[in-house]
Amino acid sequence: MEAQQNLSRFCPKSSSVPWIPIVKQPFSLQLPPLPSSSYPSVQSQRPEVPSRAFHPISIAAKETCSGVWRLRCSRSGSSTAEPKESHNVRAPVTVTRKKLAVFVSGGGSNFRSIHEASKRGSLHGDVLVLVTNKSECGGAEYARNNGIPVILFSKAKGEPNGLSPSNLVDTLRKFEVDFILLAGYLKLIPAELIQAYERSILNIHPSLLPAFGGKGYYGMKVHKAVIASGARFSGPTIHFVDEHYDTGGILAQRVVPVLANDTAEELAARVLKEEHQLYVEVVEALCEERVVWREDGVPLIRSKENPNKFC
Ligand SMILES: Nc1nc2c(c(=O)[nH]1)N[C@@H](CN(C=O)c1ccc(C(=O)N[C@@H](CCC(=O)O)C(=O)O)cc1)CN2
Ligand SMILES: NCC(=O)N[C@@H]1O[C@H](COP(=O)([O-])[O-])[C@@H](O)[C@H]1O
Repeated sequence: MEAQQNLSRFCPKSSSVPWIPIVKQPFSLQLPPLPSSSYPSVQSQRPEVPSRAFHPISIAAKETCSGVWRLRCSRSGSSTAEPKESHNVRAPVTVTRKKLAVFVSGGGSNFRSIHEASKRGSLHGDVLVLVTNKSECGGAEYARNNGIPVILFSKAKGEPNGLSPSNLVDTLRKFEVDFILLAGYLKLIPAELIQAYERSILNIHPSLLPAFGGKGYYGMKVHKAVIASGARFSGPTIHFVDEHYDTGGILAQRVVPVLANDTAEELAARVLKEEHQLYVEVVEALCEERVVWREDGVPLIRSKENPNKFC
């Protein structure tokens, strides 16, 4: 019964429990136990998330809960839960809704994709603040038009009013930011911010790292280098951020073909289309606490369909 009550907080339309709107509500699910070699997951900075929760946690329970619960969540958000077996059910683990900061320097199409996923409910997180070194860039304009606070960071010639690194850390803490997402941000993130947000800063890069990465490799420069090299494949990489450009742990990649007559613009458009999908999927996993770290330090994403498998 307790399991059903907890589950109903996620799927509110089951007959015997009060209806609770799904949006912006913490929820919990029952899932089968992990094998003993389970990896600790990336935890939010916020205390209410059980530290080093060892249960696989997943939101969209459609096929996820095989072996314990099977949920059918209709488009309207209503769903019915059919308890399968009650044995071997672990205590529920509540996944808190995550608070996100996005850093941009340009148009912000990846930022828009993430914000739209949050608004439509597929992303269990909210973009609370946009950080940029260019106050008039497209990403900052989108943020202002959508009521998202814009913070100027990185003192540049044309932007003397930017925050210092320590002031930025203080500001992000005041927003209770859990994760930082770089999306076309073109300045080096200082060690102070990386230490304050350990294993909590992601970046998307438009090539298959470690190839075509590092200082000087950004925007169209990347695609021009890929084409000039004769590489037959390219694609986006999402990685954790460390003190150097593009050397942090690789979390996800997608592959696209490089065609013999591709222009840099055509390749850029093909890669960007994959970026938009990949970044949303990765941030969904991050917010659902499905990112785990292998013993050798490689980050992995636990499958939504089968918590014992990795993407
Ligand atoms: N500490 C880190 N900071 C940043 C990382 C990172 O991995 N670690 N990723 C970059 C994003 N990026 C590639 O994904 C990247 C961005 C910019 C550059 C670069 O060479 N920038 C130029 C300045 C460009 C400008 O101001 O217009 C430079 O530093 O000379 C390389 C890679 C974000 N930050
Ligand atoms: N090395 C960093 C880098 O080149 N990042 C790239 O900047 C573009 C930003 O587009 P967006 O502003 O439309 O999201 C994206 O293609 C991203 O991979």
